Amino acid sequence: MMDLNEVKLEALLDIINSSARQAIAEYKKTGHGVPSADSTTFHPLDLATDSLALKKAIRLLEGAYHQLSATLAPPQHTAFNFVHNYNWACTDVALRARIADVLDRHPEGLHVDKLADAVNLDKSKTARVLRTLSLMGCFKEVKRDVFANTRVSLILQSKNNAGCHVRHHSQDVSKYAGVLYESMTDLEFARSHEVDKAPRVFALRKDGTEDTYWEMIKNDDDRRGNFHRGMVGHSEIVGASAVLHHYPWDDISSVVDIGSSIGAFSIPLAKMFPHLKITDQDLPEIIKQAQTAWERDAPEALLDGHVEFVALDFFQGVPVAGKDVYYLRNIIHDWPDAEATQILCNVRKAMGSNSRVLIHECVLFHSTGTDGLSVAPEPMLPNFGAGSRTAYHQDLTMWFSLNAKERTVDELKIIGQVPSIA
Ligand SMILES: C[S@@+](CC[C@H](N)C(=O)[O-])C[C@H]1O[C@@H](n2cnc3c(N)ncnc32)[C@H](O)[C@@H]1O
Repeated sequence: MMDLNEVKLEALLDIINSSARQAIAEYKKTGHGVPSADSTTFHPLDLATDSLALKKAIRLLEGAYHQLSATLAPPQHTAFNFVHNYNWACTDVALRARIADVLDRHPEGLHVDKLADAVNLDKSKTARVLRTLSLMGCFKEVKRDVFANTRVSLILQSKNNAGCHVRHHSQDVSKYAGVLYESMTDLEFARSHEVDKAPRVFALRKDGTEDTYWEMIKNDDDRRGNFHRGMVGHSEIVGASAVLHHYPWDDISSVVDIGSSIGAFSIPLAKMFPHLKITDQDLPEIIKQAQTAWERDAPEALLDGHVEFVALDFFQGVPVAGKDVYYLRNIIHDWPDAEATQILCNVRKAMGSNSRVLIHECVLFHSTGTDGLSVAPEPMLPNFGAGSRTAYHQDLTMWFSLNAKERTVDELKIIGQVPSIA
């Protein structure tokens, strides 16, 4: 006879089993079988990042196996694992030294002596970094001291947009996270929710850097290029293109992408719905970068005049008026409530009687309640526990970088009740 605790463990095992089978079925639907952990090429489904069914299966799988392992492992082990984790630092080395680019030319593997020479790093230190990442399926040691790429390390190639987003975190956000406690106990920063009191500002102040977050990105060519390519990558990471399948785009004729970056949303939108008239709006320097990206990635959309680029500072000005949809993705989460409200006030001034505003953000929900969103099966936490880590860690990224946040549905509703006069 099983006691209640054992029943719960069995239920977690069932969830792991069924969610893994669901993921396997999604891969098999493509007709290309299932991926292999040490494959050196992407599976076709790796490139179709808008598969919600796969994401839902992985959310269950990750939530259930972390809960199972935290239940069965000694708590000392679990707690130490929280911090004894340098995957981010090793990944940062691999990214910045472009190790995956070099290995791409050696599909059978390259001896670490030659690899380290090619990227100008110490041989034994490079081997230790790669061996640590190999534990997680990122790179593989095909024979002693010979390393090759895997489907995970391919993401770290310099041509990969998701890799740019990874690098933004490993290189920059990690520094802000490193001063979290100090920023929470400093007299000036501790209780402030102002943008200029974010942990980022605390971390960079000792270097004499006073640029705002957006100035910092604008003023550094490498960082600007990486950040905006990284936004395309972010869309792949979280499967944000699913919105292309879940809104009646056929029924409208014009869309303004506010804070468009280089078109991470609007380029796929134009390709899938060529009838749409699209306006990209962002800061002037970024709008220039967006034009270049469209010329490269969607020149056909530029030929028929269906796309326009209009610079906008959404605190100072009003978007192009009278369009059907005003779309803001990953914009509201960059700002504390007062600034978020101000942006929406300005959007409201541009809206006609039939215009709609679409706010596309990840949504937090409490571990005790679900705000009407989908609920994980018991005995998982209703919010899927570790299966929701991307959203909760993204919330922290927003805090560390900008003193901003991800929001619950109720918090978004409050922000959406914009007064008509700003
Ligand atoms: C997190 S990115 C989101 C980009 C894009 N919407 C996406 O989801 O990929 C935020 C965008 O807001 C833009 N932005 C920041 N401050 C702005 C301002 N004052 N006026 C207009 N755009 C701004 C940035 O340049 C950046 O492209």
